[in-house]
Amino acid sequence: LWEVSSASKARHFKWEVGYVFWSPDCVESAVIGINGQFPGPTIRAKAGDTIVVELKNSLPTEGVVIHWHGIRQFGTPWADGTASISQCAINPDETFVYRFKVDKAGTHMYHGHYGMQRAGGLYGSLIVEVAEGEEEPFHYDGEFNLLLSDWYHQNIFDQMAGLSSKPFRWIGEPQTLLINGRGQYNCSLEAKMNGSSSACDTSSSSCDVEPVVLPVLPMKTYRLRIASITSLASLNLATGNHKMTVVEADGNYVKPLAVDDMDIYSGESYSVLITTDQNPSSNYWISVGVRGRLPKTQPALAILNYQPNSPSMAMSSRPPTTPAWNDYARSRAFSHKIFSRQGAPPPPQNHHPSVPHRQIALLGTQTRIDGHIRWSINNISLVLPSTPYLVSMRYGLKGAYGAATKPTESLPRGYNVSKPPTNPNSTEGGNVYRLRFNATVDVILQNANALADNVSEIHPWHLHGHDFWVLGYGEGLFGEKDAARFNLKNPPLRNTVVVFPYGWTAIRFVANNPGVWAFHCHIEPHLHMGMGVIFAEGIEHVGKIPDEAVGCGMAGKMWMKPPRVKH
Ligand SMILES: O=C1O[C@H]([C@@H](O)CO)C(O)=C1O
Repeated sequence: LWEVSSASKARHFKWEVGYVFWSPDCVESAVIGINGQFPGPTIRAKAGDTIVVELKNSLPTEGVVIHWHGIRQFGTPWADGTASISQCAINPDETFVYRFKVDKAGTHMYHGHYGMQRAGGLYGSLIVEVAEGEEEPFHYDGEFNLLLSDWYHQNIFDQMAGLSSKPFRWIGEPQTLLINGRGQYNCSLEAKMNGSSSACDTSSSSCDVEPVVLPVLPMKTYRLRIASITSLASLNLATGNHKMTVVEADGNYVKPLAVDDMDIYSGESYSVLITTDQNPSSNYWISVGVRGRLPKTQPALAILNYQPNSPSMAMSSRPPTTPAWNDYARSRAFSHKIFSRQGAPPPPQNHHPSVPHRQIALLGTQTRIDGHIRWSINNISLVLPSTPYLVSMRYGLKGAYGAATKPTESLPRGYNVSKPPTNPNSTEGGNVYRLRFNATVDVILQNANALADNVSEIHPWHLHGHDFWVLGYGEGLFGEKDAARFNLKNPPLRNTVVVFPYGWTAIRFVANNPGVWAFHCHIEPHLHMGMGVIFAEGIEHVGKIPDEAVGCGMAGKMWMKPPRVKH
């Protein structure tokens, strides 16, 4: 399955993860870097290549893993980089070799998947170009990569302590939005560019308020690869006078869609094409603003720099404004307009178009356990076991993950999604759904009111190991009649999808990838508070798990053999 064909090649990387002092937004703190860099180095490969990352953990007291977000890991489920799910965390001073194939072109990312290390800065871009001799189904003259993130001044240990405290201490909104790891805290880049000397506090010597600059030539077409790896924020990117045409979402081609601005949720990636058809004597702003939560964070700005203008010349126009944070109608309209590109195979439809092999409904609610605030799915809040699921299932260690308790998979009849839960108490669990190998699975993600009255939040859900078709969205409680309205003709294939407040989102995938796969809200604090489930399929087809992935929890103890004593 993972033989390297003659045209493709192995790309080797040697990485060391460690704390580095960094000033992502002019405020210095310890950030998790790779080879001394934040964000981590960009990986570029071609479809069919094998990526080999030799990862050394130089964090002094923490384990680490890296998840290759968007890569399906066919045949290599142990390389998915999820602590307690696909592998044991790599201990300090130890090295783990990630070896996996990137089978198709796409704009992806990688990031930590242990504790809240992603929010601590452990992330970067992973870009897969089409295979040698192949062509993208659209033309462009050049490309830029925009990795979007949000940044907190409170370190992740304080954040995690707050989330598990009684009373609960919420992390709040991020201080700064970053583009390619750079942002400006408490600083009006716009005012600074227009010559106001008091616009930014540049007293910190390590401060670099320079914006991200995209140098372009007039009358050319550029591909912007845009990915969001935010901890919390939902984003909107606006290009003002330049129309964008969306052509790729999460590594899959989509029906070209022309827009002035676009929403991007954490875990999503897009490619858009822009044509530099504006007056070439000016430069232009690109704005990135917050959606879905009352923003307390300034928009991030980048500059479209028409050559040969100086990148620092005064701007002749204001930055485009992103839509109002709570204009959900606009967000829905955007999501509803993403379709697969013509010619993409439709989802399997089995006997009857609306009858899948299995339907799993997941009701996400905010709940309490012993007074601690948690997020729960069907009233179970995900707590990961000490033995990785992949290991315990492959070796039949049933006691290791609560195999006896099966989570439910239907919605409580008549559940009132517009009110806080009547039973706000939940329990902890391993939340494993075992799927029949090759089954077609529909998942209904149901949103509801949180603990406080009149609050329901956005949750972007990310599936590991698969792409899925987005069959539809709706408001209120999902009902069987809604399945008749599923889009089975041209639903987009994605790996991350948003669930809107008080609404539902339906997806379909084929359980054809032997392994154990996380499916979770991509908001870092929400996952940390239990908002996820585990899908397991085709375990009998999983090959030999590398020894380095196995030595923890129950497996670690069982593998220990006492030395033979000579008498
Ligand atoms: O998980 C969350 O907790 C807070 C709030 O619901 C309780 O303080 C919030 O905004 C979240 O997204």
